[in-house]
Amino acid sequence: MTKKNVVVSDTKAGMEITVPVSDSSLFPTAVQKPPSSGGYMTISRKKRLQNLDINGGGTERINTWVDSMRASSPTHYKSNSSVAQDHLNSWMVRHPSALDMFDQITKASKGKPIVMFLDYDGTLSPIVNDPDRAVMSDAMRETVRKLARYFPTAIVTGRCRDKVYNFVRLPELYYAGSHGMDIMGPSKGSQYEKTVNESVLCQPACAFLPMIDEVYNVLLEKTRSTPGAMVENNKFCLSVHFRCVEEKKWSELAQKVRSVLKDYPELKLAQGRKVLEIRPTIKWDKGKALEFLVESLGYTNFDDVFPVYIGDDRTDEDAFKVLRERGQGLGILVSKIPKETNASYSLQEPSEVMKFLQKLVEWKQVPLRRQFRMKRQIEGIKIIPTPSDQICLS
Ligand SMILES: O=P(O)(O)OC[C@H]1O[C@H](O[C@H]2O[C@H](CO)[C@@H](O)[C@H](O)[C@H]2O)[C@H](O)[C@@H](O)[C@@H]1O
Repeated sequence: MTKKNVVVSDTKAGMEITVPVSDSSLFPTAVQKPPSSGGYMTISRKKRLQNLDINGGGTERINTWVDSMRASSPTHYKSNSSVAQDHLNSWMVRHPSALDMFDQITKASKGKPIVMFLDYDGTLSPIVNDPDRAVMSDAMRETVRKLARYFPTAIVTGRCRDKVYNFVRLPELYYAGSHGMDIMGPSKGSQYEKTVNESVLCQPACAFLPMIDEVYNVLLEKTRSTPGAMVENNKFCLSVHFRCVEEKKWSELAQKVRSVLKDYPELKLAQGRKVLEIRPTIKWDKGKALEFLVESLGYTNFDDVFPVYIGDDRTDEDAFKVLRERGQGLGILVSKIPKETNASYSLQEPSEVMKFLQKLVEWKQVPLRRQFRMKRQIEGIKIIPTPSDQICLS
């Protein structure tokens, strides 16, 4: 397969095309630098992105967008052809599995404190048809709970903050809902609470609340006649779901959404996984939320911290991009199929995310356990074997 084939396929998905000229390193971006020179060739994407921008243009653009949504769906990816296999292999070289590269990843943190950022849908919970049933497994919750003992942890999601909190139910975490436009710190009594003064930290789109509510009602009315269409109110943004709509109706539904938005130039559209997201046009996204949270945790200098962001969707790219441009920390894309991304590593699905988080916990526990034993030995106290997950030194 030629690199040109890769480009064509990614063009359909409408994403940035960055092709490595040489795959000499399996760990190309441990500390991520923009791939500006030497080894990378960036192919211009301006025209493609113009075509894909659903906010403007006519039917042709809607169709391009619908094609892109179809192409980026795992169910449409023909993984059995040898061309697809070549594509996948070449993508995996550029975005190796974070599980396989675990040791390199922890080494890259160079002893800096790791801060964890986790997207929700498709990352902590599997994608399901009904957004209200996207529950997180108890095993995943337990894993995230342990993770948060050792690393400050934030959930960064397109969902309404309250809704995601009801799914996750861990008061010790930070929550950034509505694509980072609604940030709350850990609840009272948790170990990180002292780092912030109040629980609601940032709501940069407050002025848009009445407009979002109005558009929600208009969209409910407008989409009522499309079987399977769902509109979700995520407080500072809205989602129009296509997942349960027949594919032949996708263009029509997208047209309906765009026709509503014509009257609201202060709002913009973005594409997610079989969903159109409606958001205020303010310069705020998951990347800004990540920067805000790092600072709220007391790290005024980004160099002093190692943020790890795990997400599966296009809106997560804003956070991956921040990490790549700053050359700090790393992004991990959750995807079974090759997608153009600013993330460095990949994991296939939420079950792999859970394994990766468990490995992080174990990695952090080993030196603590050693310290614990040494302390006990120095104090002359007999050590009784303890289950590893009960060892938590304060
Ligand atoms: O930022 P995220 O946490 O990934 O949230 C993005 C959107 O996720 C949800 O939709 C997606 O998951 C649904 C449940 O699995 C699925 O039915 C839908 O097709 C996906 O797009 C959520 O419902 C949206 O509001 C979020 O914006």
